[in-house]
Amino acid sequence: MAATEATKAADDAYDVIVLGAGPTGENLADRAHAAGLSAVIVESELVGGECSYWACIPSKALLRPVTARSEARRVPGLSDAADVALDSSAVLAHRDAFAAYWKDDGQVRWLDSVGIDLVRGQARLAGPRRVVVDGGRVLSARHAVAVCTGSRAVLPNIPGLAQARPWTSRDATSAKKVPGRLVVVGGGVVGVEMATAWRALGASVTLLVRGDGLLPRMEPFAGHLVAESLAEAGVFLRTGVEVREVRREAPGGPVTVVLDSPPGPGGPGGTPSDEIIADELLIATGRAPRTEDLGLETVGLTPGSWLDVDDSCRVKGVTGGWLYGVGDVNHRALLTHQGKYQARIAGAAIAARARGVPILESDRWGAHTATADTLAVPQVVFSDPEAASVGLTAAAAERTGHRIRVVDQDLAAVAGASLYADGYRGRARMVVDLDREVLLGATFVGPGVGELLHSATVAVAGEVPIERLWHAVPAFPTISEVWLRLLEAYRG
Ligand SMILES: Cc1cc2nc3c(=O)[nH]c(=O)nc-3n(C[C@H](O)[C@H](O)[C@H](O)COP(=O)(O)OP(=O)(O)OC[C@H]3O[C@@H](n4cnc5c(N)ncnc54)[C@H](O)[C@@H]3O)c2cc1C
Ligand SMILES: NC(=O)c1ccc[n+]([C@@H]2O[C@H](COP(=O)([O-])OP(=O)(O)OC[C@H]3O[C@@H](n4cnc5c(N)ncnc54)[C@H](O)[C@@H]3O)[C@@H](O)[C@H]2O)c1
Repeated sequence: MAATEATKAADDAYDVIVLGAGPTGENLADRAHAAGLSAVIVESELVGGECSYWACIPSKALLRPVTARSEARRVPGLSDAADVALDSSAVLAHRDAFAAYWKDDGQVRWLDSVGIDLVRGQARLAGPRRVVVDGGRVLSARHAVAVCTGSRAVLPNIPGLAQARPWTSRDATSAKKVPGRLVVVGGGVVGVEMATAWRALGASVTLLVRGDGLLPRMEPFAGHLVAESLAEAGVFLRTGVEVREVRREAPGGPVTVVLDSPPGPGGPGGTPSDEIIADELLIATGRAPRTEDLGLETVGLTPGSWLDVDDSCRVKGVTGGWLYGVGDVNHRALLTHQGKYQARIAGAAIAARARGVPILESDRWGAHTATADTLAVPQVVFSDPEAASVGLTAAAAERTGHRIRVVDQDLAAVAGASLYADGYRGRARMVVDLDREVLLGATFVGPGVGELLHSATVAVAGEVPIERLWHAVPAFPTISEVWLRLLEAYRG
Protein backbone atom coordinates (compact mmCIF):
# COMPACT_ATOMS: atom_id res chain seq x y z
CA MET A 1 0.00 0.00 0.00
CA ALA A 2 1.23 3.53 -0.71
CA ALA A 3 2.79 5.31 2.25
CA THR A 4 0.39 8.22 2.00
CA GLU A 5 -2.70 6.02 1.80
CA ALA A 6 -2.54 4.43 5.23
CA THR A 7 -5.98 5.57 6.26
CA LYS A 8 -8.21 2.51 6.22
CA ALA A 9 -9.55 1.30 9.55
CA ALA A 10 -8.86 -2.31 8.48
CA ASP A 11 -5.16 -1.54 8.45
CA ASP A 12 -5.03 -0.14 11.98
CA ALA A 13 -3.39 -3.22 13.48
CA TYR A 14 0.31 -3.53 12.64
CA ASP A 15 3.10 -5.76 13.86
CA VAL A 16 5.19 -2.69 14.71
CA ILE A 17 4.22 0.94 15.25
CA VAL A 18 7.04 3.48 15.05
CA LEU A 19 6.59 6.93 16.56
CA GLY A 20 8.74 9.51 14.75
CA ALA A 21 10.18 9.33 11.23
CA GLY A 22 13.66 10.66 11.92
CA PRO A 23 16.68 8.63 10.81
CA THR A 24 16.09 6.23 13.70
CA GLY A 25 12.39 5.65 13.07
CA GLU A 26 12.92 5.22 9.33
CA ASN A 27 15.64 2.62 9.88
CA LEU A 28 13.71 0.77 12.54
CA ALA A 29 10.62 0.49 10.34
CA ASP A 30 12.82 -0.62 7.46
CA ARG A 31 14.50 -3.37 9.53
CA ALA A 32 11.17 -4.61 10.91
CA HIS A 33 9.65 -4.62 7.44
CA ALA A 34 12.67 -6.39 5.96
CA ALA A 35 12.22 -9.10 8.63
CA GLY A 36 8.69 -9.71 7.35
CA LEU A 37 6.75 -7.61 9.88
CA SER A 38 4.16 -5.00 8.90
CA ALA A 39 5.17 -1.49 10.01
CA VAL A 40 3.63 1.96 10.21
CA ILE A 41 5.34 5.24 11.08
CA VAL A 42 3.56 8.17 12.69
CA GLU A 43 5.19 11.56 12.07
CA SER A 44 4.02 14.95 13.34
CA GLU A 45 6.36 17.14 11.25
CA LEU A 46 8.64 16.12 8.38
CA VAL A 47 9.65 12.60 7.38
CA GLY A 48 13.44 12.64 7.84
CA GLY A 49 13.37 14.24 11.29
CA GLU A 50 15.70 16.76 12.88
CA CYS A 51 18.80 15.43 11.12
CA SER A 52 17.60 16.11 7.58
CA TYR A 53 16.15 19.58 8.04
CA TRP A 54 17.55 21.28 11.17
CA ALA A 55 20.67 19.40 12.26
CA CYS A 56 23.30 17.21 10.55
CA ILE A 57 22.55 17.90 6.91
CA PRO A 58 22.00 21.68 6.83
CA SER A 59 24.80 22.29 9.35
CA LYS A 60 27.29 20.28 7.28
CA ALA A 61 26.13 22.06 4.11
CA LEU A 62 26.99 25.35 5.87
CA LEU A 63 30.35 24.04 7.11
CA ARG A 64 31.76 22.32 4.02
CA PRO A 65 32.49 25.60 2.18
CA VAL A 66 34.24 26.87 5.33
CA THR A 67 36.66 23.95 5.59
CA ALA A 68 37.18 23.72 1.82
CA ARG A 69 38.22 27.39 1.72
CA SER A 70 40.41 27.01 4.76
CA GLU A 71 42.24 24.01 3.26
CA ALA A 72 42.59 25.68 -0.16
CA ARG A 73 44.18 28.67 1.57
CA ARG A 74 46.99 26.33 2.67
CA VAL A 75 47.67 24.82 -0.76
CA PRO A 76 50.31 26.59 -2.85
CA GLY A 77 48.91 27.67 -6.19
CA LEU A 78 45.41 27.99 -4.74
CA SER A 79 45.98 30.05 -1.62
CA ASP A 80 45.61 33.47 -3.28
CA ALA A 81 42.48 32.43 -5.16
CA ALA A 82 40.93 31.07 -1.95
CA ASP A 83 41.68 34.20 0.06
CA VAL A 84 38.18 35.58 -0.52
CA ALA A 85 35.02 36.07 1.53
CA LEU A 86 32.52 33.24 1.22
CA ASP A 87 29.57 34.01 -1.05
CA SER A 88 27.00 33.77 1.73
CA SER A 89 23.99 33.74 -0.62
CA ALA A 90 25.45 30.78 -2.51
CA VAL A 91 26.25 28.94 0.73
CA LEU A 92 22.75 29.51 2.12
CA ALA A 93 21.20 28.40 -1.19
CA HIS A 94 23.38 25.25 -1.12
CA ARG A 95 22.15 24.62 2.45
CA ASP A 96 18.51 25.11 1.37
CA ALA A 97 18.95 22.52 -1.38
CA PHE A 98 20.49 20.00 1.05
CA ALA A 99 17.56 20.58 3.44
CA ALA A 100 15.29 19.73 0.46
CA TYR A 101 13.69 23.16 0.93
CA TRP A 102 12.13 21.71 4.12
CA LYS A 103 9.87 19.40 2.11
CA ASP A 104 9.80 15.65 2.66
CA ASP A 105 8.43 14.33 -0.65
CA GLY A 106 11.68 12.46 -1.39
CA GLN A 107 11.67 10.64 1.94
CA VAL A 108 7.95 9.85 1.67
CA ARG A 109 8.66 8.30 -1.76
CA TRP A 110 11.33 6.14 -0.11
CA LEU A 111 8.90 4.92 2.58
CA ASP A 112 6.47 4.15 -0.19
CA SER A 113 9.04 2.26 -2.22
CA VAL A 114 9.93 -0.05 0.66
CA GLY A 115 6.32 -0.63 1.72
CA ILE A 116 6.15 1.18 5.06
CA ASP A 117 2.90 2.96 5.86
CA LEU A 118 2.91 6.57 7.02
CA VAL A 119 0.35 8.29 9.21
CA ARG A 120 0.79 12.02 9.67
CA GLY A 121 -0.04 13.52 13.05
CA GLN A 122 0.89 13.72 16.71
CA ALA A 123 1.15 10.27 18.27
CA ARG A 124 0.31 9.45 21.90
CA LEU A 125 0.44 6.18 23.72
CA ALA A 126 -2.97 5.10 25.06
CA GLY A 127 -2.11 2.12 27.24
CA PRO A 128 -0.30 -1.08 26.24
CA ARG A 129 0.33 -1.48 22.48
CA ARG A 130 -2.12 1.31 21.55
CA VAL A 131 -1.34 4.63 19.89
CA VAL A 132 -3.76 7.47 19.22
CA VAL A 133 -2.98 9.93 16.44
CA ASP A 134 -4.16 13.53 16.78
CA GLY A 135 -6.66 12.41 19.40
CA GLY A 136 -8.63 10.40 16.82
CA ARG A 137 -7.33 7.44 14.90
CA VAL A 138 -6.29 4.45 17.02
CA LEU A 139 -3.47 2.11 15.96
CA SER A 140 -2.65 -1.15 17.69
CA ALA A 141 0.59 -3.11 17.68
CA ARG A 142 0.76 -6.90 17.65
CA HIS A 143 4.42 -7.01 18.69
CA ALA A 144 6.04 -3.66 19.46
CA VAL A 145 5.77 0.10 19.67
CA ALA A 146 9.07 1.89 19.09
CA VAL A 147 9.38 5.45 20.38
CA CYS A 148 11.82 7.29 18.10
CA THR A 149 10.67 10.83 18.81
CA GLY A 150 14.14 12.31 19.24
CA SER A 151 15.12 15.37 21.21
CA ARG A 152 14.73 19.14 21.15
CA ALA A 153 16.94 22.03 22.23
CA VAL A 154 16.77 23.02 25.90
CA LEU A 155 16.44 26.66 26.95
CA PRO A 156 18.08 27.18 30.34
CA ASN A 157 16.13 28.99 33.00
CA ILE A 158 17.64 32.47 32.48
CA PRO A 159 15.53 35.57 33.23
CA GLY A 160 14.26 37.17 30.01
CA LEU A 161 15.59 34.40 27.75
CA ALA A 162 12.33 32.95 26.42
CA GLN A 163 10.85 36.43 25.83
CA ALA A 164 13.95 37.42 23.84
CA ARG A 165 13.15 34.67 21.32
CA PRO A 166 16.69 33.30 21.00
CA TRP A 167 17.87 31.06 18.20
CA THR A 168 18.00 27.34 18.91
CA SER A 169 19.78 24.82 16.67
CA ARG A 170 16.73 24.93 14.38
CA ASP A 171 17.20 28.64 13.66
CA ALA A 172 20.99 28.36 13.48
CA THR A 173 20.73 25.74 10.75
CA SER A 174 17.88 27.32 8.77
CA ALA A 175 18.37 31.12 9.10
CA LYS A 176 17.87 32.99 5.84
CA LYS A 177 20.37 35.76 6.46
CA VAL A 178 23.67 36.29 8.23
CA PRO A 179 23.26 38.24 11.48
CA GLY A 180 25.65 41.16 11.99
CA ARG A 181 26.47 40.15 15.58
CA LEU A 182 25.81 36.70 16.99
CA VAL A 183 26.28 35.53 20.57
CA VAL A 184 26.50 31.75 21.01
CA VAL A 185 25.97 30.21 24.46
CA GLY A 186 27.43 26.71 24.97
CA GLY A 187 30.80 25.24 24.03
CA GLY A 188 29.55 21.78 22.98
CA VAL A 189 29.28 20.52 19.44
CA VAL A 190 26.40 22.73 18.29
CA GLY A 191 28.01 25.86 19.75
CA VAL A 192 31.38 25.14 18.13
CA GLU A 193 30.04 24.15 14.72
CA MET A 194 27.62 27.05 14.47
CA ALA A 195 30.18 29.61 15.71
CA THR A 196 32.51 28.29 12.99
CA ALA A 197 29.90 28.52 10.24
CA TRP A 198 28.37 31.91 11.02
CA ARG A 199 31.75 33.55 11.65
CA ALA A 200 32.96 32.35 8.23
CA LEU A 201 29.73 33.63 6.68
CA GLY A 202 30.54 37.11 7.98
CA ALA A 203 28.90 37.45 11.42
CA SER A 204 30.79 38.91 14.37
CA VAL A 205 30.61 36.00 16.80
CA THR A 206 31.07 35.83 20.58
CA LEU A 207 31.11 32.33 22.05
CA LEU A 208 30.22 32.13 25.75
CA VAL A 209 31.28 29.04 27.67
CA ARG A 210 30.73 28.46 31.34
CA GLY A 211 33.46 25.81 31.70
CA ASP A 212 37.12 26.35 30.93
CA GLY A 213 37.16 24.99 27.38
CA LEU A 214 35.36 23.72 24.31
CA LEU A 215 34.12 20.21 23.46
CA PRO A 216 34.34 18.94 27.05
CA ARG A 217 33.40 15.37 26.11
CA MET A 218 36.52 14.95 23.96
CA GLU A 219 40.21 14.81 24.91
CA PRO A 220 41.17 18.30 26.19
CA PHE A 221 43.56 18.93 23.27
CA ALA A 222 40.60 18.84 20.86
CA GLY A 223 38.99 21.83 22.57
CA HIS A 224 42.34 23.66 22.78
CA LEU A 225 43.13 23.30 19.07
CA VAL A 226 39.61 24.25 17.99
CA ALA A 227 39.57 27.25 20.35
CA GLU A 228 42.90 28.44 18.97
CA SER A 229 41.60 28.24 15.44
CA LEU A 230 38.27 29.93 16.25
CA ALA A 231 40.21 32.79 17.84
CA GLU A 232 42.34 33.11 14.68
CA ALA A 233 39.13 33.23 12.65
CA GLY A 234 38.03 36.19 14.78
CA VAL A 235 35.57 34.53 17.18
CA PHE A 236 35.59 36.15 20.64
CA LEU A 237 35.73 33.24 23.06
CA ARG A 238 34.91 33.86 26.70
CA THR A 239 35.26 30.95 29.11
CA GLY A 240 34.14 30.72 32.73
CA VAL A 241 31.07 32.90 32.18
CA GLU A 242 27.39 32.42 32.99
CA VAL A 243 24.53 34.30 31.38
CA ARG A 244 22.65 36.08 34.16
CA GLU A 245 19.91 37.80 32.18
CA VAL A 246 18.80 38.47 28.61
CA ARG A 247 16.84 41.48 27.34
CA ARG A 248 15.35 42.23 23.95
CA GLU A 249 13.39 45.49 24.21
CA ALA A 250 11.65 45.22 20.83
CA PRO A 251 10.94 42.21 18.61
CA GLY A 252 13.62 42.08 15.90
CA GLY A 253 15.72 44.65 17.78
CA PRO A 254 19.10 44.05 19.41
CA VAL A 255 19.45 41.64 22.30
CA THR A 256 21.46 42.37 25.45
CA VAL A 257 23.19 39.47 27.16
CA VAL A 258 24.18 40.17 30.76
CA LEU A 259 27.02 38.06 32.14
CA ASP A 260 27.88 36.94 35.61
CA SER A 261 31.61 37.54 35.28
CA PRO A 262 34.26 40.22 35.44
CA PRO A 263 34.40 42.49 32.38
CA GLY A 264 35.60 40.58 29.32
CA PRO A 265 38.55 41.27 27.05
CA GLY A 266 36.45 42.74 24.28
CA GLY A 267 34.18 41.70 21.45
CA PRO A 268 31.40 42.98 19.30
CA GLY A 269 28.60 45.03 20.80
CA GLY A 270 30.11 47.35 23.31
CA THR A 271 32.42 45.25 25.48
CA PRO A 272 34.59 45.41 27.58
CA SER A 273 31.79 45.20 30.09
CA ASP A 274 29.64 42.49 31.50
CA GLU A 275 26.98 43.10 28.83
CA ILE A 276 27.12 42.10 25.19
CA ILE A 277 24.78 43.49 22.58
CA ALA A 278 24.01 41.37 19.55
CA ASP A 279 21.51 40.91 16.76
CA GLU A 280 20.90 37.23 17.50
CA LEU A 281 21.55 34.91 20.42
CA LEU A 282 22.00 31.17 19.85
CA ILE A 283 21.37 28.90 22.82
CA ALA A 284 23.29 25.64 22.35
CA THR A 285 23.19 24.16 25.84
CA GLY A 286 22.00 20.62 25.20
CA ARG A 287 18.87 18.61 24.50
CA ALA A 288 15.69 17.33 26.19
CA PRO A 289 13.70 14.23 25.15
CA ARG A 290 10.55 14.69 23.09
CA THR A 291 8.42 12.64 25.47
CA GLU A 292 6.48 15.30 27.33
CA ASP A 293 3.15 14.79 25.51
CA LEU A 294 3.48 11.17 24.51
CA GLY A 295 1.10 9.46 26.96
CA LEU A 296 3.98 7.84 28.87
CA GLU A 297 1.85 8.00 32.02
CA THR A 298 -0.62 5.55 30.42
CA VAL A 299 2.06 2.84 30.55
CA GLY A 300 3.49 3.70 33.98
CA LEU A 301 6.35 5.98 32.85
CA THR A 302 7.09 9.62 33.59
CA PRO A 303 6.22 12.19 30.89
CA GLY A 304 9.19 14.29 29.78
CA SER A 305 11.81 11.73 30.84
CA TRP A 306 14.52 10.09 28.75
CA LEU A 307 13.54 6.45 28.11
CA ASP A 308 15.62 4.04 30.16
CA VAL A 309 16.34 1.05 27.94
CA ASP A 310 18.30 -2.21 27.97
CA ASP A 311 20.92 -3.08 25.36
CA SER A 312 18.27 -4.18 22.86
CA CYS A 313 16.64 -0.74 23.35
CA ARG A 314 13.60 -2.22 25.11
CA VAL A 315 12.21 0.18 27.73
CA LYS A 316 12.79 -1.09 31.25
CA GLY A 317 9.89 -1.64 33.61
CA VAL A 318 7.06 -1.98 31.06
CA THR A 319 4.97 -5.11 31.54
CA GLY A 320 4.98 -7.37 28.50
CA GLY A 321 8.16 -5.88 27.07
CA TRP A 322 6.48 -4.42 23.97
CA LEU A 323 7.84 -0.83 24.25
CA TYR A 324 11.17 0.24 22.73
CA GLY A 325 12.94 3.60 22.96
CA VAL A 326 15.44 4.12 20.15
CA GLY A 327 17.69 7.00 19.07
CA ASP A 328 18.10 10.33 20.85
CA VAL A 329 15.07 9.63 23.06
CA ASN A 330 17.00 7.03 25.11
CA HIS A 331 19.96 9.36 25.74
CA ARG A 332 22.58 6.65 25.03
CA ALA A 333 24.40 8.57 22.29
CA LEU A 334 22.73 11.55 20.62
CA LEU A 335 24.02 10.97 17.11
CA THR A 336 22.32 9.99 13.87
CA HIS A 337 24.62 7.06 13.16
CA GLN A 338 24.10 5.65 16.68
CA GLY A 339 20.32 6.05 16.31
CA LYS A 340 20.48 4.13 13.04
CA TYR A 341 22.69 1.48 14.67
CA GLN A 342 20.23 1.10 17.55
CA ALA A 343 17.43 0.84 14.98
CA ARG A 344 19.21 -2.09 13.34
CA ILE A 345 19.71 -3.77 16.72
CA ALA A 346 16.18 -3.09 18.02
CA GLY A 347 14.61 -4.02 14.65
CA ALA A 348 16.39 -7.39 14.78
CA ALA A 349 15.41 -7.90 18.44
CA ILE A 350 11.74 -7.10 17.75
CA ALA A 351 11.70 -9.53 14.82
CA ALA A 352 13.42 -12.27 16.85
CA ARG A 353 11.03 -11.86 19.77
CA ALA A 354 8.05 -11.85 17.37
CA ARG A 355 9.22 -15.21 16.00
CA GLY A 356 9.94 -16.58 19.47
CA VAL A 357 13.66 -16.84 18.71
CA PRO A 358 15.80 -16.47 21.86
CA ILE A 359 17.73 -13.24 22.27
CA LEU A 360 21.33 -13.76 23.28
CA GLU A 361 21.63 -10.84 25.67
CA SER A 362 24.94 -12.15 27.01
CA ASP A 363 26.54 -11.92 23.54
CA ARG A 364 28.00 -8.39 23.81
CA TRP A 365 28.69 -8.12 20.09
CA GLY A 366 25.65 -10.11 18.96
CA ALA A 367 22.88 -8.92 16.63
CA HIS A 368 20.56 -7.84 19.45
CA THR A 369 22.91 -5.88 21.71
CA ALA A 370 23.88 -2.24 21.11
CA THR A 371 27.30 -2.59 22.75
CA ALA A 372 28.95 0.03 20.53
CA ASP A 373 26.82 2.66 22.31
CA THR A 374 28.98 2.29 25.37
CA LEU A 375 32.34 1.19 23.94
CA ALA A 376 32.77 2.52 20.42
CA VAL A 377 30.80 5.67 19.62
CA PRO A 378 32.44 7.62 16.79
CA GLN A 379 31.88 11.35 16.40
CA VAL A 380 33.20 13.96 14.02
CA VAL A 381 32.91 17.63 14.94
CA PHE A 382 32.97 19.43 11.60
CA SER A 383 34.81 22.46 12.93
CA ASP A 384 37.94 23.90 11.32
CA PRO A 385 40.03 21.88 12.10
CA GLU A 386 37.87 18.79 12.43
CA ALA A 387 37.88 16.89 15.72
CA ALA A 388 37.15 13.17 15.52
CA SER A 389 37.00 10.60 18.29
CA VAL A 390 35.84 7.08 19.04
CA GLY A 391 35.57 5.06 22.23
CA LEU A 392 36.90 6.19 25.58
CA THR A 393 38.97 9.26 26.33
CA ALA A 394 41.91 8.74 28.68
CA ALA A 395 39.91 10.28 31.53
CA ALA A 396 36.85 8.10 30.85
CA ALA A 397 39.02 4.97 30.60
CA GLU A 398 40.61 5.73 33.98
CA ARG A 399 37.24 6.51 35.51
CA THR A 400 35.97 3.10 34.42
CA GLY A 401 38.90 1.31 36.01
CA HIS A 402 41.10 0.47 33.01
CA ARG A 403 44.87 0.30 33.28
CA ILE A 404 45.87 2.39 30.30
CA ARG A 405 48.73 3.88 28.35
CA VAL A 406 48.20 7.07 26.34
CA VAL A 407 50.20 7.67 23.18
CA ASP A 408 50.17 11.10 21.51
CA GLN A 409 51.48 12.09 18.12
CA ASP A 410 51.91 15.42 16.33
CA LEU A 411 50.06 15.02 13.04
CA ALA A 412 52.26 17.66 11.38
CA ALA A 413 55.14 15.16 11.54
CA VAL A 414 53.38 12.84 9.09
CA ALA A 415 54.33 13.32 5.42
CA GLY A 416 50.72 12.93 4.25
CA ALA A 417 49.62 15.76 6.54
CA SER A 418 52.27 18.21 5.37
CA LEU A 419 51.35 17.42 1.76
CA TYR A 420 47.67 17.89 2.59
CA ALA A 421 48.10 21.51 3.71
CA ASP A 422 51.01 23.89 4.32
CA GLY A 423 51.53 24.49 8.03
CA TYR A 424 49.27 21.54 8.93
CA ARG A 425 48.42 21.60 12.63
CA GLY A 426 46.93 18.57 14.36
CA ARG A 427 47.32 15.90 16.94
CA ALA A 428 46.38 12.27 17.49
CA ARG A 429 45.99 10.18 20.59
CA MET A 430 45.36 6.52 21.20
CA VAL A 431 44.34 5.05 24.54
CA VAL A 432 45.51 1.48 24.98
CA ASP A 433 44.16 -1.05 27.47
CA LEU A 434 47.38 -2.46 28.97
CA ASP A 435 45.74 -5.64 30.23
CA ARG A 436 44.31 -6.72 26.86
CA GLU A 437 46.63 -4.71 24.54
CA VAL A 438 43.70 -3.38 22.52
CA LEU A 439 42.62 0.15 21.72
CA LEU A 440 39.98 1.68 24.00
CA GLY A 441 39.79 5.00 22.19
CA ALA A 442 41.35 7.30 19.63
CA THR A 443 41.13 11.02 18.90
CA PHE A 444 42.35 12.96 15.88
CA VAL A 445 42.26 16.73 15.44
CA GLY A 446 43.30 18.38 12.18
CA PRO A 447 42.16 19.15 8.65
CA GLY A 448 40.60 16.13 6.94
CA VAL A 449 40.73 13.78 9.93
CA GLY A 450 37.01 12.97 9.83
CA GLU A 451 37.66 10.43 7.10
CA LEU A 452 40.40 8.84 9.24
CA LEU A 453 38.02 8.00 12.03
CA HIS A 454 36.49 4.81 10.70
CA SER A 455 39.85 3.05 10.81
CA ALA A 456 39.93 3.72 14.54
CA THR A 457 36.31 2.66 14.95
CA VAL A 458 37.10 -0.69 13.33
CA ALA A 459 40.07 -1.13 15.66
CA VAL A 460 38.07 -0.23 18.80
CA ALA A 461 34.86 -2.14 18.00
CA GLY A 462 36.87 -5.07 16.62
CA GLU A 463 39.12 -5.11 19.70
CA VAL A 464 41.98 -5.66 17.27
CA PRO A 465 45.14 -6.62 19.17
CA ILE A 466 47.90 -4.02 18.89
CA GLU A 467 50.24 -6.66 17.51
CA ARG A 468 47.82 -7.27 14.62
CA LEU A 469 47.35 -3.51 13.98
CA TRP A 470 51.07 -3.52 13.30
CA HIS A 471 50.22 -5.45 10.11
CA ALA A 472 47.54 -2.94 8.99
CA VAL A 473 49.86 -0.91 6.77
CA PRO A 474 48.75 2.66 6.03
CA ALA A 475 49.31 3.84 2.47
CA PHE A 476 52.10 6.34 1.88
CA PRO A 477 51.80 9.33 1.87
CA THR A 478 48.40 9.59 3.58
CA ILE A 479 47.49 11.17 6.92
CA SER A 480 46.69 7.60 8.04
CA GLU A 481 50.43 7.05 8.46
CA VAL A 482 49.87 8.55 11.88
CA TRP A 483 48.81 5.01 12.85
CA LEU A 484 52.36 3.86 12.20
CA ARG A 485 53.81 6.65 14.33
CA LEU A 486 51.39 5.89 17.19
CA LEU A 487 52.17 2.16 17.07
CA GLU A 488 55.92 2.74 16.83
CA ALA A 489 55.75 5.00 19.87
CA TYR A 490 53.74 2.37 21.76
CA ARG A 491 55.99 -0.55 20.86
CA GLY A 492 59.19 1.43 21.38
C1 LIG B 1 22.62 21.33 14.93
C2 LIG B 1 22.79 19.84 15.04
C3 LIG B 1 23.71 19.21 14.23
C4 LIG B 1 23.88 17.83 14.32
N1 LIG B 1 24.81 17.24 13.53
C5 LIG B 1 25.00 15.91 13.62
C6 LIG B 1 25.96 15.27 12.80
O1 LIG B 1 26.67 15.90 12.02
N2 LIG B 1 26.11 13.94 12.89
C7 LIG B 1 25.34 13.20 13.76
O2 LIG B 1 25.50 11.98 13.81
N3 LIG B 1 24.40 13.79 14.56
C8 LIG B 1 24.23 15.12 14.50
N4 LIG B 1 23.28 15.71 15.29
C9 LIG B 1 22.43 14.87 16.14
C10 LIG B 1 21.27 14.26 15.30
O3 LIG B 1 20.54 15.30 14.70
C11 LIG B 1 20.35 13.42 16.15
O4 LIG B 1 21.12 12.48 16.89
C12 LIG B 1 19.35 12.66 15.28
O5 LIG B 1 18.53 13.55 14.57
C13 LIG B 1 18.47 11.76 16.15
O6 LIG B 1 17.61 11.04 15.32
P1 LIG B 1 16.21 10.50 15.88
O7 LIG B 1 15.57 9.81 14.72
O8 LIG B 1 16.43 9.74 17.13
O9 LIG B 1 15.39 11.80 16.26
P2 LIG B 1 14.92 13.04 15.34
O10 LIG B 1 15.79 13.24 14.18
O11 LIG B 1 14.74 14.16 16.31
O12 LIG B 1 13.51 12.58 14.79
C14 LIG B 1 12.39 12.41 15.63
C15 LIG B 1 11.12 12.55 14.82
O13 LIG B 1 10.01 12.26 15.65
C16 LIG B 1 8.96 13.17 15.37
N5 LIG B 1 8.08 13.23 16.54
C17 LIG B 1 8.37 13.71 17.78
N6 LIG B 1 7.32 13.55 18.60
C18 LIG B 1 6.35 12.95 17.87
C19 LIG B 1 5.03 12.51 18.16
N7 LIG B 1 4.50 12.63 19.38
N8 LIG B 1 4.30 11.95 17.15
C20 LIG B 1 4.82 11.80 15.91
N9 LIG B 1 6.07 12.19 15.59
C21 LIG B 1 6.82 12.75 16.56
C22 LIG B 1 9.69 14.48 15.10
O14 LIG B 1 8.87 15.36 14.35
C23 LIG B 1 10.90 13.98 14.30
O15 LIG B 1 10.63 13.96 12.93
C24 LIG B 1 23.09 17.07 15.24
C25 LIG B 1 22.16 17.72 16.07
C26 LIG B 1 22.02 19.09 15.98
C27 LIG B 1 21.01 19.77 16.86
N1 LIG C 1 28.88 16.71 14.39
C1 LIG C 1 28.13 16.08 15.27
O1 LIG C 1 28.26 14.88 15.49
C2 LIG C 1 27.09 16.84 16.03
C3 LIG C 1 26.84 18.18 15.75
C4 LIG C 1 25.93 18.86 16.53
C5 LIG C 1 25.24 18.21 17.54
N2 LIG C 1 25.49 16.90 17.77
C6 LIG C 1 24.82 16.21 18.89
O2 LIG C 1 23.71 16.95 19.35
C7 LIG C 1 23.68 16.95 20.76
C8 LIG C 1 23.40 18.34 21.25
O3 LIG C 1 24.52 19.21 21.07
P1 LIG C 1 24.72 20.45 22.02
O4 LIG C 1 25.98 21.13 21.62
O5 LIG C 1 23.46 21.23 22.09
O6 LIG C 1 24.85 19.78 23.44
P2 LIG C 1 26.15 19.35 24.27
O7 LIG C 1 25.60 18.64 25.44
O8 LIG C 1 27.15 18.69 23.40
O9 LIG C 1 26.81 20.74 24.71
C9 LIG C 1 26.10 21.67 25.47
C10 LIG C 1 27.10 22.50 26.26
O10 LIG C 1 26.39 23.58 26.87
C11 LIG C 1 26.86 23.72 28.19
N3 LIG C 1 25.80 24.34 28.97
C12 LIG C 1 24.71 23.74 29.52
N4 LIG C 1 23.95 24.66 30.16
C13 LIG C 1 24.57 25.86 30.00
C14 LIG C 1 24.28 27.18 30.42
N5 LIG C 1 23.18 27.47 31.14
N6 LIG C 1 25.14 28.17 30.08
C15 LIG C 1 26.25 27.88 29.35
N7 LIG C 1 26.58 26.65 28.93
C16 LIG C 1 25.75 25.66 29.25
C17 LIG C 1 27.22 22.32 28.64
O11 LIG C 1 28.15 22.37 29.68
C18 LIG C 1 27.79 21.71 27.36
O12 LIG C 1 29.17 21.90 27.25
C19 LIG C 1 25.02 16.43 21.25
O13 LIG C 1 24.83 15.26 21.99
C20 LIG C 1 25.82 16.20 20.03
O14 LIG C 1 26.50 14.96 20.06
C21 LIG C 1 26.40 16.21 17.05
